[in-house]
This record gives sequence, C-alpha cells and structure tokens, in this order.
Amino acid sequence: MATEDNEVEDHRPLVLIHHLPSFKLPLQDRLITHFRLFDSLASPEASSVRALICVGPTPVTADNLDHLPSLRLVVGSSAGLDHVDLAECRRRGISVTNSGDAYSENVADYAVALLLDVLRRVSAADRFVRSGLWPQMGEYPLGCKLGGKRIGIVGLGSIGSEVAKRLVAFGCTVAYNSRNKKPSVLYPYYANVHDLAVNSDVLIVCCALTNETHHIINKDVLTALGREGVIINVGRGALVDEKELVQFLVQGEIGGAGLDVFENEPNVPKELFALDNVVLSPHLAVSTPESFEALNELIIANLKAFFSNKPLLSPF
Ligand SMILES: O=CC(=O)O
Repeated sequence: MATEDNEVEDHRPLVLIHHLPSFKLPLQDRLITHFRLFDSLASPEASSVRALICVGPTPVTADNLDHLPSLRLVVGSSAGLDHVDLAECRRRGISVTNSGDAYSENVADYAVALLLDVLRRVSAADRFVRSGLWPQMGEYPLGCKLGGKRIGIVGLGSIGSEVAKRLVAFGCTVAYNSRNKKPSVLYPYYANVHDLAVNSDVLIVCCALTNETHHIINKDVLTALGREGVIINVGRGALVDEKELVQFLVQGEIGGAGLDVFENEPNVPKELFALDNVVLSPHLAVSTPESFEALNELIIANLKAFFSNKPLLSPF
C-alpha cells in the first residue's frame, strides 16, 4: 500500500532489542528483513511495542516493564532466564520464551569436555609442555578414566538429557535429580541432591537458577561427594556455593572442578588459578556458530508465531 506522499508503508512488526552495552544479539542483522528494530526504552516506540528480545543476561525488571505498557512477549536469547522477572511478566500477561533446544547439544558437549579435561588433566598437561617442564620433570601425574564413573546430573532438562546420552556412550552410569521424577526416564532418580552426591563420582550441574536451586550445591553436598568427587557446572554460578567450593578445592576435600559459570562473572576467585585439578572457562558452553544459527531461527520463528497469533515455539 502507498501512503499519501507515495512512500511504501513498512509492515514489519516493531521489536525492541533489550541489551546491556556489552551484549549483542548474534546475527542480529538477519532480523531486519522481518522486523523493525529499536533498542532504547526511552524511544517513542517503547509505548506501543508488543515484543522484546532480551539479549543474554540483560535484566528485565518491573521498572523496565513500566516503560512498555503494550508489551506482550519477552523473547529470551538464553537458556536460563534468572535475569527476567518472570513473576512480574506473568502478572502483566506477558509471555516469555527461552532458547529452547538451540544450545542444548553444545552445552552438553562442553560439559563432557570439561569433565574429560578435569579427569585426564588435558589443560594442565598442555601447560606442563608449554612451560618447558617435560624434559626436566619427565612423567606427568596420571589422570583417571571417564568410563565407569557414576554421573549425577542435577537438572535433567534438555541439556541434562544430552549430557546423559553422551556419558552413557562413554561407559558411565547416570542418575539424576530434578524437581520431579520423570516417568519416561529410566535413569535412577534421587529426590535430593545430597543423596545423588552420596551415590555419584561426578555431579554435573545444569538446572535453572531459581530461589529453590540457589546454592543447591552446598557444603553438605560437597562433603557427600567426597575427596575424589568432581563438580562440573554449566548452569549458573549461584547454583554452587562458590566460597565453599573454593575452600573444598584448596583444602583437597574434593577431587576437582570444571567451571564455565561463576557467582560474580567475570570475576573468578583467584585461589582457583593455582589449582591444576580445576578447569576454568569464561561462560562459553552455549556459544558456537551453529548454536547461534539455531537461536536466530528460533527467535524469528517465535516472533512470527506471536505476531500471527500462533503458539510460541519455546515457551518458558
Ligand atoms: O548461559 C547461557 C544461557 O543460559 O543461555
């Protein structure tokens, strides 16, 4: 349709890209074909926009929502949405989506990579060779085999299920804890993480961070896991009581840890830097070009579904 002055009308729906300055949406340019984007809560468009993309860990607060009276959809670009005030969204009738399965295989691969690295000391061995110590010191301390380990998965959602599939293929046994026992899942279920830890060599933490799961890995759980036990965290830093974990690692009361997430990112407790049984990673588990492609397609599909009154693809 042409307007009075003969300009072509723009029918692309308006979408707010809500992001902290340090977080950009991967492949954002591809959205422009489908949507009119703007990125400030202070823009005149804010009062009429109906959908928002929340980039990475950018907070969505009640205060933000006050600027957006027409908002009906928050499209999260992450798996965890602990930075979104979900109760407030629910109260205002705003639907929320997350990254669905877009990241799951990548995060599961990374959890296995961290575990193999902790057990077989790959990063530490690399440092040993690079620092020229091999000719002087000869043998390097042995690591442990992955096959045969008893793996406890904390949170058997789509990421946890992919982790389980991979580790079964490595010859491990798998048990899990989650809010509820999953009727279709055959792995043994433990209703609390302490009992899971007693019966595991390794805990892999991949559940959502909520009020209930904050510090779900605490002193008691670490004690139950024991001196040879390993913690892998690809969920959120605050799922683990980091101060306790550092104490356990420094005092040798736990076998090792592979950590992609921390309580106060990007700050990592300095005590961990000297420990060769700890593998540290800067919150990277989700990030590959392939996962960003999948995320981009999912974001577009969720927005298109919303604007044509169809069911959302990854409701949270
Ligand atoms: O940590 C990343 C995510 O939740 O997607």
